[in-house]
Amino acid sequence: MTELVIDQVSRTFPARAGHEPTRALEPTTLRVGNNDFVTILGPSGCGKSTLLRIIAGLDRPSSGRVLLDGREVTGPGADRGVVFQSYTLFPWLSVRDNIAFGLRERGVPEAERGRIADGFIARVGLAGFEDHWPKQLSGGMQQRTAIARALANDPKILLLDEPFGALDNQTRALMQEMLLGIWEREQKTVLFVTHDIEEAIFLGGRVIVMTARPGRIKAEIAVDLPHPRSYKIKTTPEFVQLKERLVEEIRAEALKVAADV
Ligand SMILES: Nc1ncnc2c1ncn2[C@@H]1O[C@H](COP(=O)(O)OP(=O)(O)OP(=O)(O)O)[C@@H](O)[C@H]1O
Repeated sequence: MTELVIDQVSRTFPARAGHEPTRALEPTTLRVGNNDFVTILGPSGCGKSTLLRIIAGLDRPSSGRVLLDGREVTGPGADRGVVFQSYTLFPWLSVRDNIAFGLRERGVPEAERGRIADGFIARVGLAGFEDHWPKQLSGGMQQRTAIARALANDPKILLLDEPFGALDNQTRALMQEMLLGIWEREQKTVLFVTHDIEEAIFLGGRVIVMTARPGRIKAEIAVDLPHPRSYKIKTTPEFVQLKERLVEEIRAEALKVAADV
């Protein structure tokens, strides 16, 4: 049973010469329960990545703390699988070896590593590409590999920071379906950051809306759409209604950002 508790976490970046300190995140409290799929939606610069980096242990909060299963997060760890927007595969390793990397670090024997990696290669739809190098892959295939690499370590929670942000719309839609399909079949605890409203609704069981910088949680909206969800759900009245509500919430924040610059 996984439980992530974000307890009054804030972050202020120190001032650089001639500049004020940057308050990126107001004290933020959020609980992600076992097998939840929570999406965080907010305008550009509202501190979404900052929050995710703190949960990943790549940055430290200025106040508050993050607890994963009751233990305070103080640095990176294999219990959290992280996927970023930018492609982060090891260029000198094949698809299979990228996916098996964490298993090798943990001393899993070679035959078992290969078996586990091949299972995830099939799940993310990369069969036939296991011996390719990252540079031979499209952006979508690189992100499939990155997701498989994160899942192969069997983390307690998957942390995704705009993982499909650099992809074209068609590829992005296919990737959403792939990820949701894995979650529906296997259940995982997922925290997914995006600024795409449709993506937040389609994937999430709950959408957390953040304000413009300094970010804080403005609204929490339950997505009571049934599973399994197909892309066709995006045109149903229920989906469109949720989308309209979120468009209003986000528009108000985007206007604040525009007024600031
Ligand atoms: N290391 C840093 N030093 C100083 N300021 C930073 C640092 N990292 C982020 N910031 C600032 O903190 C604010 C929040 O940034 P963050 O990347 O968390 O936002 P975001 O919501 O993820 O934005 P986007 O959707 O554009 O990626 C921004 O104003 C950013 O410039």
